[in-house]
Amino acid sequence: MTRLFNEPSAFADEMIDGFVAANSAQVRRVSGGVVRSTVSTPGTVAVVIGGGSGHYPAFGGIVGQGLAHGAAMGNLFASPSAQQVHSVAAAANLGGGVLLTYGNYAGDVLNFTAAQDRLNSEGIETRTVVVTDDIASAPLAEKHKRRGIAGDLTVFKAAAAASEAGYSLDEVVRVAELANERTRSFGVAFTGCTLPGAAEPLFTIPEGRMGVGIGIHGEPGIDETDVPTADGLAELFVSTLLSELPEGISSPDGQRAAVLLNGLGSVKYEELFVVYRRVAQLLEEAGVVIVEPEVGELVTSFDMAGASLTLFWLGTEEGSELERFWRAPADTPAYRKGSVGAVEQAAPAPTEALDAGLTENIPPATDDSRAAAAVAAAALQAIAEVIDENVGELGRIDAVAGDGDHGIGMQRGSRAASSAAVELLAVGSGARTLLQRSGDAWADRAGGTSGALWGVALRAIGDTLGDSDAASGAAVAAGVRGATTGILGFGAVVGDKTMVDALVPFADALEAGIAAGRPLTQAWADAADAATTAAAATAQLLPKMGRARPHAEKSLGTPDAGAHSFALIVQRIATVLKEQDSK
Ligand SMILES: Nc1ncnc2c1ncn2[C@@H]1O[C@H](COP(=O)(O)OP(=O)(O)O)[C@@H](O)[C@H]1O
Ligand SMILES: O=C(COP(=O)(O)O)[C@@H](O)CO
Repeated sequence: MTRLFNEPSAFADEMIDGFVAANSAQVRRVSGGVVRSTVSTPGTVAVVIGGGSGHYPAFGGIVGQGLAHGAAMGNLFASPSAQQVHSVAAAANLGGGVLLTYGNYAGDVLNFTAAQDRLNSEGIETRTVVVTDDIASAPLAEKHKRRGIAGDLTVFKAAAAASEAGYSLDEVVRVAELANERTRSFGVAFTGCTLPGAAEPLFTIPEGRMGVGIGIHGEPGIDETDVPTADGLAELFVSTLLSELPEGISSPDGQRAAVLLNGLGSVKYEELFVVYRRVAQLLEEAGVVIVEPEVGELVTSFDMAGASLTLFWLGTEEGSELERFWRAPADTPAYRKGSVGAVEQAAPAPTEALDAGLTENIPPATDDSRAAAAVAAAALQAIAEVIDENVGELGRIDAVAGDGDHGIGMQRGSRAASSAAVELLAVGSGARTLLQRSGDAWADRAGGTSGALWGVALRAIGDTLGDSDAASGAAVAAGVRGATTGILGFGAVVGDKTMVDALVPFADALEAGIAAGRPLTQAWADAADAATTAAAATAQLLPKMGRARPHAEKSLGTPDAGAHSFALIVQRIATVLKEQDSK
């Protein structure tokens, strides 16, 4: 239970304010997250990490000398937006290129990749290494699909130490990839967690039972057993991790390894030490030489009760490159090791100036386009309303096989887009400007997968409508087609159990209706019906994309959350169009 909060939607922001106030010797706030407040070596690689909030010390807590240069800090359990990642990376950049490194979650991949593209296009050479240490989340043959959990720390630490050693971007990437390949984790949980203001836990585990392999957002695990003894848990952890040694390591005997026993939020340190006692015995019996172990909270999940074990295989040679980097000093709010020596406070950089104001530099627009912008603003308001009405249901659907945040993510995004639209309409924006900037506001405030998708969709529709012409049926259908193409660019196809399953039939039906000469309102209403039918039919599909994929079978019988919200939205816009017609 999370008891101390003000307005739940302000929790992440207020948490970051307090965190920075308490740790100004190491971090300072920038748009989108935090960067080091101390001077880093010019010309070196900036290691930029990030993810959803609610996992402290991941991610802001491990920014500082010897560790990350900056962290993009998203909303609770939702990836930061591309805009957040971009502005943190721009502020952290030291001129030697940027490494983006983060846990492998759909929303993070979408948003960090968009930020990487933008940084590269601006001449800031940027590369990515995603962390995939959670061996329960996909089989070894699909290691690239695994999630990142407490093994984040070993990869971030190795990359950052390589940067401190003056390695080039290519070399830092090589080290980070090697560290990821050598890092394996396995976790369990005894209770779910409750986000601030939520009446119910995000997920539950029956009393006395243990979810084996469960993810840090409650993603379904691979088994459920009775809660074992501390020694029993240590045995499960060690035997599971020793059964999957990284490539090139045929036996644990003689291998050196960093060992991390991570508490997920409400397991006491004392309990962890009892478990660790047996973990160390078992590893030593297997011939493993333990190097600078960590027992404590490294990647948490709010008040979730659970733990994970991570092994970071350093090789047989004492003082190997990975071992030196693991042992290198660090000084961050939550993680300190050795001495980083004297550090100098940095002067604040003008990061905030990177973000243009919402209503600044509004391009000229015709009256026709302003009229279209007014309809778009009404539609965005209606979207925010229909999401508000369904926020709980969308979360429930998403929780069946995902992380349960679809409702709150859509709510944050649609509210932000709707209020941006009001402001943009008041300063005379045309349809393109209003939809593009409202779409950016949606993506930026929501973060996560759906934020990125809806940001792209609104931007594409705005691009087609422009700031001059009236919004004809053909132009709207072409805009929806553009949005569809943009979203398909994220890789899902019809049948993958995503929003695409409702979007494609919607776009097809809208185009066909307009081509058949039906007025926009009628064609839209018919297309919305097609989307509703298609969204309901996703209940029979198995997911192939996103967070729901690893435990596909759990979602049979439940529709896809993103397809369902899409259908609700286009139905509500059908009503808005009818109302506009009758004015
Ligand atoms: N590649 C993709 N293309 C289109 N839609 C996707 C894709 N991946 C996931 N989705 C949609 O995103 C929805 C989840 O959105 P959201 O709750 O924001 O996700 P997350 O919690 O992973 O950030 C899914 O229900 C699905 O409809
Ligand atoms: O939840 C997180 C990001 O993943 P999404 O796919 O956006 O939900 C975050 O907590 C881990 O970075």
